[in-house]
Amino acid sequence: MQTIKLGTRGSKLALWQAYFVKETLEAGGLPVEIVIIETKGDQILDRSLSKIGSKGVFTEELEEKLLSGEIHIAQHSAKDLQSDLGENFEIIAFSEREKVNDVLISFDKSLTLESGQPFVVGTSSTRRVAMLKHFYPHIKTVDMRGNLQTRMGKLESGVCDALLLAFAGVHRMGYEEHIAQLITTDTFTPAVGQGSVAIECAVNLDADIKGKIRSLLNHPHTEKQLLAERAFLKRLQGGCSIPVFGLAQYDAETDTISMTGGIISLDGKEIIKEVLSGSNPEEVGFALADKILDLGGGRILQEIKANL
Ligand SMILES: NCc1[nH]cc(CCC(=O)O)c1CC(=O)O
Repeated sequence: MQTIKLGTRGSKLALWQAYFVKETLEAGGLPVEIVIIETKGDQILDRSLSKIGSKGVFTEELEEKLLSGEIHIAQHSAKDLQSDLGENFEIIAFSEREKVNDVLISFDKSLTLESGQPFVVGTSSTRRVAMLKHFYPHIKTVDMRGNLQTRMGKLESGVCDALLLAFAGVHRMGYEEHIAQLITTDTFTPAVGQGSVAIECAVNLDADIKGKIRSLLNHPHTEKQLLAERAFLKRLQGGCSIPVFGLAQYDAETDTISMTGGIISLDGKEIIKEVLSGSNPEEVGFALADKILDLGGGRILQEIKANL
């Protein structure tokens, strides 16, 4: 079979994910060549993502090469992939999701958010900053962009006492020994898509290739969750700099999706969070978003967009 050209960003996390995709496809008889592509999000490190413009910061250059045919597929952390792909692109696979939780990373393993002891957390995620303000107001935050290695370096040099990161990335980069606390998803609902790798392609990619890749990489249970979560995000038009959160669970026995999702104001003062279930993932996601918008989420969203 023809060699599949897989586009990826060049960060260590992105490359880990690319090699995971390559190994999975090659085990199924599909040879893969990895093509590293730099994106705006990788180049501009001195401005917050919300200032660069959240849409496609990490994906635009990859999509250009999908269209030109220089690459057949691209891999992304599902949570970094914008919810509206337009008519030229589609997702053909979501890898099996890892533990979705955020974790507290520190060289002081005794740190916990609940202890009441004040300390400084490095994060640039508006969701994490707002959630900390809401649930743990004694915690201070410092803005911190850059890849996981850069952030670990800043933690080591004392810029902050701890980092708040997705378990998935920490696991993939081998930083698990520095996990001080696994944060419960009951309070800290993760970002939409956290923990899964998504495979994107141009809609006109050969159907046989699409089918083969999908059969080797797609995890149907995860896909149900992600379809609900991405529909939710799409209806809220939340880019990655909007503090929207969502987590869908799928019960295969009853074929039911149950999704928790919401939005939090940047200052953490207002949080709107609801739960909804149903059998069609996208309908659940859209309906939950409508409910959040009705309950005041629309106003919070407007305030946030005016602020960024
Ligand atoms: N926003 C950056 C990003 N994109 C994906 C991951 C981790 C891997 C994943 O969630 O799939 C991370 C790091 C983090 O948020 O801690």
